[in-house]
Amino acid sequence: MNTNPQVHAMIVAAGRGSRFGASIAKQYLPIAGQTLLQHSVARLASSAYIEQCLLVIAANDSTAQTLDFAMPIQYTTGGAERWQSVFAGLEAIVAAGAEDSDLILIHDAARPAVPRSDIDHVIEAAMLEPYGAILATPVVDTLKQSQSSPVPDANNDEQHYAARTIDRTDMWQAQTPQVFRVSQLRQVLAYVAMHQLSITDEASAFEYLALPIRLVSGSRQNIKLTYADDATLIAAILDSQR
Ligand SMILES: Nc1ccn([C@@H]2O[C@H](COP(=O)(O)OP(=O)(O)OP(=O)(O)O)[C@@H](O)[C@H]2O)c(=O)n1
Ligand SMILES: C[C@](O)(CO)[C@H](O)COP(=O)(O)O
Repeated sequence: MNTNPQVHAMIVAAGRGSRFGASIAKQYLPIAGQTLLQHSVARLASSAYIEQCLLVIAANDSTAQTLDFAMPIQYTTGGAERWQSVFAGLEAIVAAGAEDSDLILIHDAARPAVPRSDIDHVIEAAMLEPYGAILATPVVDTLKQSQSSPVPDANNDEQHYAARTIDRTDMWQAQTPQVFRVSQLRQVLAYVAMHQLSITDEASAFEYLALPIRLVSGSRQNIKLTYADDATLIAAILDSQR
């Protein structure tokens, strides 16, 4: 196994940010002096393993190429689903000459506060794995599963009720970066496409094929900007990391 492979980095930034709900795409939200995307690129650039980055952007994105980034950037167009954006980025990296045994690192543009040490840890873990490794954090809250049908209240808003508590032992929340071997990721994403599976992270595709992906415990500061009120939290985290 190649334990000293080249690392090819991509950031997926082709989403619509529908849950964020703002007029501006969340990857271009200005926080602590630059956009979320620029922060995320700068974090990857801080790792000695990463010297350039592919940005996967929406077909109608007219913002990314007006920005300055902390390292050389290439671009490709994403897809309707996140995994399709990852697949498009993977094919672009393969077309640029990546070797089968190289590593491909996938990071969400929406996760600008990932510590450099976590980036290095997940890369170093993946170097020792046949398939890959991802950052994740153990679930610390009590997990509730709601009843399948919410009950409308007097204002016809949905009210959710707890149906059961899910045992949180051995439960993790996946983050990014997620790091895989190029050839294996191509194979599992082709499987996802062929079987029209719905996945929200690339590790899920490996799980469908019972291929082990290492969980690397990461910082709880590596949150994903999803809803509007995440912006205040991320701004505070970025400020604390200066
Ligand atoms: N078709 C997609 C969907 C998502 N992403 C990227 O994947 C990351 C994580 O996805 P998410 O937080 O869900 O972003 P959005 O899909 O934009 O948000 P929403 O689901 O609320 O629309 C983001 O950086 C987003 O830009 C992508 O590149 N292509
Ligand atoms: C990849 C990810 O960030 C891991 O938690 C998450 O699955 C992205 O999900 P989203 O619904 O595309 O934000």
